[in-house]
Amino acid sequence: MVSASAASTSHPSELQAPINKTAHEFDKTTLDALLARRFFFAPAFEIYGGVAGLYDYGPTGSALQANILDAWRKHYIIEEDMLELDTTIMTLSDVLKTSGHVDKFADWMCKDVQTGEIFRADHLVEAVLEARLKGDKEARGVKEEAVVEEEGADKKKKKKKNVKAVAIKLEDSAVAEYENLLAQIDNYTGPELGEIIRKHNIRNPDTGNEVSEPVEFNLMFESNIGPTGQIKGYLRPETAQGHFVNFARLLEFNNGKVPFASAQIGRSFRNEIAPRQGLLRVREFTMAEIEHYVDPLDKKHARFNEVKDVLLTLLPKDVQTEGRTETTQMTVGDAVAKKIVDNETLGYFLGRTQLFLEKIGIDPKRMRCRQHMANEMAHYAADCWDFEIQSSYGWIECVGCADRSAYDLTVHSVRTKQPLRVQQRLETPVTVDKLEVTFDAKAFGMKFKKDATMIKETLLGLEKDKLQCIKDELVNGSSSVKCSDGKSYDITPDLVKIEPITVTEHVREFTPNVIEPSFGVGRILYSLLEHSYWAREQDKARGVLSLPSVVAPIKCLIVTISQDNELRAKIHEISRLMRKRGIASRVDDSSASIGKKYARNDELGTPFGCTVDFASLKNGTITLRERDSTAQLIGKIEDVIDVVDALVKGIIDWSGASQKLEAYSGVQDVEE
Ligand SMILES: Nc1ncnc2c1ncn2[C@@H]1O[C@H](COP(=O)(O)OP(=O)(O)OP(=O)(O)O)[C@@H](O)[C@H]1O
Repeated sequence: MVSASAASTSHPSELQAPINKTAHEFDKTTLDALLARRFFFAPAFEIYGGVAGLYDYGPTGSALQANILDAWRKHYIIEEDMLELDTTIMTLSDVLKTSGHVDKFADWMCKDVQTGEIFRADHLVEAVLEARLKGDKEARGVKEEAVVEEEGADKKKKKKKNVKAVAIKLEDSAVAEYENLLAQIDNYTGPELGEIIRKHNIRNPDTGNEVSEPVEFNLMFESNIGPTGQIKGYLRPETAQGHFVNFARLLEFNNGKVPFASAQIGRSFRNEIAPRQGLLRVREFTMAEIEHYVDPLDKKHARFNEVKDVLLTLLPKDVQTEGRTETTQMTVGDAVAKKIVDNETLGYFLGRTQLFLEKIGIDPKRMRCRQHMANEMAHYAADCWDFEIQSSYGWIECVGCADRSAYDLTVHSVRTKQPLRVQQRLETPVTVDKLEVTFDAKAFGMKFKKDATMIKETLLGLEKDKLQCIKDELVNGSSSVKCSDGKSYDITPDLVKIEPITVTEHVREFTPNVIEPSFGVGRILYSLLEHSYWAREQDKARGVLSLPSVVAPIKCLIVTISQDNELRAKIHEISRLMRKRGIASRVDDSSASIGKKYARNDELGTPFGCTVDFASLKNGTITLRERDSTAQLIGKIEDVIDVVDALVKGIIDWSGASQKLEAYSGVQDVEE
């Protein structure tokens, strides 16, 4: 046996064995088995048969999520001095009525006309058309081009389980039409999906039965607050409204100035129609949301320079509208300069989000920013980009980044009559040309009755350009006002007058615009697990999760080479020292072989391992192993702990560690 003290002194770089983690090695069945075995997550209420779309996280999944959230808090809240919130999940129905969720937060659903089986209409169309295209390729003997694409398409078939690809050749025009429909699948309304279903004879793939016309299904869970049932509430479908209703306090906290941002991490609930993709589409999930409030006339960002060179993979809307999906690599700076991304602040958050996702271990090659197409984007939004991550389920939105303009604060302000606006004292007063709105109060009240106040306030809250349009239409006899209840009300010149006036202003008042990055934590966590999973050449059945140490549930494994009592005491001593430094470590003093102990921890994604042997007793040394390369270093216990601490904090990397400790290529000393 080579003793630990007789360590090899090969160059550190030689210890970094090349690691081959290409996509074709990915095997979802073994990953799923690993995630279940190591209790990352499992169906909730499993012993009662479970409920679709509800999952519990186990010790490893919880720790991984906590570490992702900790990294998120540091990356955004601490780094950018954001104002953190923790608002209630149970939300007053009035709030969600005003935001538009009660009327509009719905997906299109259709039913098998005979069995009653429910489908999300866009997902059904997507699955059936994809299967037909795949069948066409098979019939033509065309091989899928990219390995990664092949995986994605293949597993997508699994997700929509019964949509089997049947090898049938399609007309060329049908192939082009299907590809075009698929590229815009997020763009269709319910009636449009109904038309596609009829035109292309889309049926329940399991039964071959026809499906009904798509109908809207609201995704919110409704509840009552208090015993009388008079106060209606909903479990929130996003955390954002909790930010907006607290805007006045937040603004005051920030000394009345914009820009600033609020941030919140919390649970959200959506009664998804058909939750079929594991953690990717669930009914209860953790979100992390930022609302950044900015002057509508100045969307520059003070720290834009820090991200202008970050490289993004962009899929702009005009490419998708042409039915294509190819992406372009571009820096944030160029994307904003070329007006592909609407403004600096939105670009800033795209850059910061790219950096965050890379930092926690998402593969940049399997990440893209897809711009929303016109119909997909809310009518008030100025621009919207989704960070999509590719996994075996295909490209999935994991973070939405939207410029929501002044919509949210305006509607809440109109409804509550609270001025959710910023007042900026002007150094020199300015004369401003405005449009003044006056009403024939009696006639207006008679015509609109209980809706009169809402319509009046909507008109008074409109920006000048919108008012000008209404004024121009009134000249021709009538116009209409769209209100927060989603309805349009017709107005005529006898009820409303809009006249130009000139005023001298000492204060500028405006409603801030909101840029919102919204993160779905479960989707990111699952994608990360797929991206970090691989298997060693010599042991395909046992996987490795190459989680970066910043998010790994446990940072360091501590093991002994034998069951000797003195050695066992030593590992507990080392564990105590690590705990003192706040390093999440785990002792494995079982009788399993050292190889097995490491293999178990490879599956947990533990990046480092310390091994104690008899040399530790003689010389006070231990070895340190790196998970991916299995390279080892040796040093005094205190030095190794210092190095582990620095590695975990990201102060040094493995080559930095190799400069502080000696290389070790021996086998541990098992005899005294
Ligand atoms: N049912 C869900 N399960 C898990 N995460 C979700 C779910 N719905 C949304 N999210 C996450 O919340 C983020 C923000 O929500 P947003 O309202 O933008 O999603 P969405 O556009 O409704 O998503 P989708 O179109 O996939 O239903 C998404 O980027 C996603 O990561």
